[in-house]
Formats: sequence, C-alpha cells, structure tokens
Amino acid sequence: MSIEGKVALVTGAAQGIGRGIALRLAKDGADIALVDIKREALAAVAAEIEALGRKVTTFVADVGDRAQVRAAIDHTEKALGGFDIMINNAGIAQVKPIASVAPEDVERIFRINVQGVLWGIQAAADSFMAREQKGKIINACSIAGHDGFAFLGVYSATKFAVRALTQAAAKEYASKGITVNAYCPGVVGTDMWVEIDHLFAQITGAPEGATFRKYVEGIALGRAETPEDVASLVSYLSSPDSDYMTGQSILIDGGLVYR
Ligand SMILES: NC(=O)C1=CN([C@@H]2O[C@H](COP(=O)(O)OP(=O)(O)OC[C@H]3O[C@@H](n4cnc5c(N)ncnc54)[C@H](O)[C@@H]3O)[C@@H](O)[C@H]2O)C=CC1
Ligand SMILES: CC(=O)C(C)=O
Repeated sequence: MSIEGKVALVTGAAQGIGRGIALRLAKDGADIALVDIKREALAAVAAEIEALGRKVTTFVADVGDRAQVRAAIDHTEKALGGFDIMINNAGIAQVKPIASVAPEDVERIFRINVQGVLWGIQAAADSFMAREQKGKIINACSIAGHDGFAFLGVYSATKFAVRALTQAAAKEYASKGITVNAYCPGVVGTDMWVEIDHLFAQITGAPEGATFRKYVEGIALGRAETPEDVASLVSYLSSPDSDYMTGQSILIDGGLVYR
C-alpha cells in the first residue's frame, strides 16, 4: 500500500541510513522533511529528492534539544502542508571499554540517542493529536538494542532504552491511532562503522578494517548491510501495510542476532 501524498520527517538525514530512508520514502510517494546538524549535506540530499519529483524541505536541528525538535516539526507542517510519519533516525556511536567510560561520555550519547528519540516521539505525537489524525513514529534501534556488545556498552544501553521507549509509547498512543515501532539494523557500511572500526583498532590493537570484517563474517547472508536494506523495512513500517503492528523493534541484520 502506498504513502503517496503523506509527509515524512527524517532526522539524521544528511547521510548514511537517514539519507537512504529519505530517498526510499520519496520513491514511495511521500514528501520529505530532512533534519540534521549538517546543513550542506542536507542540501545535497534535498537535491536528490527533488530530482525524484517530490516536495522536500530541510531544517537544521540538534535532536538532543527538545525545542529544536518541536521547531523542526512546526517547520515541516508549514513548508509541506502536513506531517504523517516521524523517523527518529539520528544517532551517534561510542566505543569504550566499560572501565574507562566517564560521566560526560554517558551524558553525550544519551542526550542524542535517547533524549533525541524521546523528544521526537513526544513532538510528533503532540502534532498528530493536535490535528486529530493518525500517525506513524519509527525509531532507530540496533542489534545493540537486543544484545549488549563489548566496547559498545553505553551505545548498547542507549539502544535498549530506545526499545523501551518504543514499547511504552506504543501503549500510550495506541488509542489515538498512533503506532510506534523501531528498526534494528546490524552492520551497515556507513560513516558510523568507519568510526567504530577505527576506534576498535585504537582500543584492541586490531588492524584497521579487521573489526568490520570480523562482524561481517558473522552475518548469515554473507555481506554487510546497506542503507537500502534498512530503508526497505522502514518503507513497510511507514505504509498502511503495517497498521496492525505497534511496539515492535524489528531486527534487520542479514542474520546476526536471533530473537
Ligand atoms: N551503521 C550501523 O551499522 C548502524 C546504525 N544504527 C543506527 O542508525 C542510525 C543512523 O546511523 P548511520 O546512518 O550509520 O550513522 P551516520 O553517522 O552515518 O549518520 C548519522 C547522521 O545523524 C546526524 N546527527 C548526529 N547527531 C545529531 C544530532 N544531535 N542532531 C541531528 N542530527 C544528528 C549526523 O550529522 C549524520 O548525518 C543511528 O541511530 C545508529 O545508531 C543502528 C544499527 C547499525
Ligand atoms: C552501529 C551498531 O549499532 C552496531 C551494533 O553495529
């Protein structure tokens, strides 16, 4: 079923998985609001979406700031004449042994990965309810939201928190016709994994590239994931085909973590 004529807002849309989701939802027929802290990269993605014949708008916002997330949604409603689908995709990585995690490390990553998703859920639901319409909220989780990974302990904790928020919000908003789900990718070949691989090399002494290769070797389907693989699931979660699903954090990892 189609999302033709719907409006989707994607955070962290300047590159990687967010860009892949934005392009896929545009191909599915939605108009797109692109939100990120990277202004120039946002403009480049906006040009790609325009070339697909969809309406697009960009907004620079830090998802860790509640007021900026609300402003992004207000802007979307005005610029695109509606707002139906919220993709809380923005996130950052952190690679540290538990023994050396400092308070500021925890604060930084929870502010973006957890508060960023929470403010996105809140503001999107408020917007849908104010306009008495149904809506879909879709959050970025991870295989690390189902298993805690060594040296990714605090990152994993943020993704477990996203799974908890997804379940609780699904229960709170179901009666308003708002569904809340999450996608849980595995090892996606984006800048985030370049950074993770590099930081693993510094901590463990593994050669550059070795950690990425080791993780990919564990994938049953035998290759690293692409943003397009993730976007296929998000396309389904955005469409009316998923109307009877809520509260789920769905693994899409090529066969790496089994639940
Ligand atoms: N790459 C991977 O293997 C996996 C990624 N994920 C999750 O998917 C999401 C996207 O990841 P990637 O595309 O790989 O990452 P990426 O690092 O390539 O892109 C993340 C985007 O988010 C933006 N961003 C960062 N902080 C922000 C903030 N405070 N406000 C607004 N935008 C901000 C960045 O500017 C960037 O454009 C993240 O939530 C990540 O945790 C989950 C599982 C696996
Ligand atoms: C980046 C990420 O979520 C993992 C576990 O690869």
